[in-house]
Amino acid sequence: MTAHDAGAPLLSVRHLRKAFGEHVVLDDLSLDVHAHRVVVLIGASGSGKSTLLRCVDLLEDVDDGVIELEGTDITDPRLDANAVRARMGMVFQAYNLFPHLRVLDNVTLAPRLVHGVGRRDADEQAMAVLERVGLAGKARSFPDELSGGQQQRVAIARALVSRPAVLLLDEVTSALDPELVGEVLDLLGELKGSGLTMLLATHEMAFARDVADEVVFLHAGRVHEHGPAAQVLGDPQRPRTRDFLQRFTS
Ligand SMILES: Nc1ncnc2c1ncn2[C@@H]1O[C@H](COP(=O)(O)OP(=O)(O)OP(=O)(O)O)[C@@H](O)[C@H]1O
Repeated sequence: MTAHDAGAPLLSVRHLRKAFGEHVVLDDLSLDVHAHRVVVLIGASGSGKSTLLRCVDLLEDVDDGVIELEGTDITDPRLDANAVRARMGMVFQAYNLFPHLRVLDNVTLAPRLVHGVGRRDADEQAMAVLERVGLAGKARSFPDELSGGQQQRVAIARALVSRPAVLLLDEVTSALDPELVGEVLDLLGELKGSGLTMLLATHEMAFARDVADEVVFLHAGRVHEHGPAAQVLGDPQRPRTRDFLQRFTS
């Protein structure tokens, strides 16, 4: 990675285009995320929120445009995708934990296998992040011995263990029973308090209101409106954003 100017965006997506066959899903999409900001993507189902996060995490090839992380164009095929991904943590709706591995081993797997960290150091780092998400006492448990909320907190711990520059979260509360959503949202609030940079997609406007510094409304694969959370959610400037938000409050 090249030296990064502190005032420049941590993550910069410019003129991104992504199509699946004839279907253009992201269309000339540009978006900056600055360090220590929580940027929340909202928009109708199919507007491209997940695809954007997956492109940023290099899980999808992009057709055109640039994605810069800390000043480096990460779409450059000469870069090692694993090294790039280590600078980002991604958490999905389905926690994707390995059921046959204990919590501790789920968290240490990538550091050990991908980044070559020794077992003792990996265990120490994993215990520190499990402590941070309030689950140090569950390190020896298997995923199916935990609640959905706890499993999602393990998935967040796993994403945090490599000390990512930015955390990408895709609908991380959608699969949870309503009574388990709060513990995950509380954790994200704490991570925000610690200054972690996050880009996340959600359908939960109350959550967006609580945690977002900025809200981005995506429509048909483009940024339709982007601004401070209070403004986009409370006083949207564009009719389409207003219509979308009304559907959530009516
Ligand atoms: N692998 C794929 N192959 C073909 N089409 C895809 C693929 N992944 C996504 N799409 C399409 O891209 C569009 C955008 O999907 P995406 O999941 O990014 O939207 P979203 O805003 O995250 O929606 P939701 O809120 O329902 O999760 C949809 O029309 C979807 O069907």
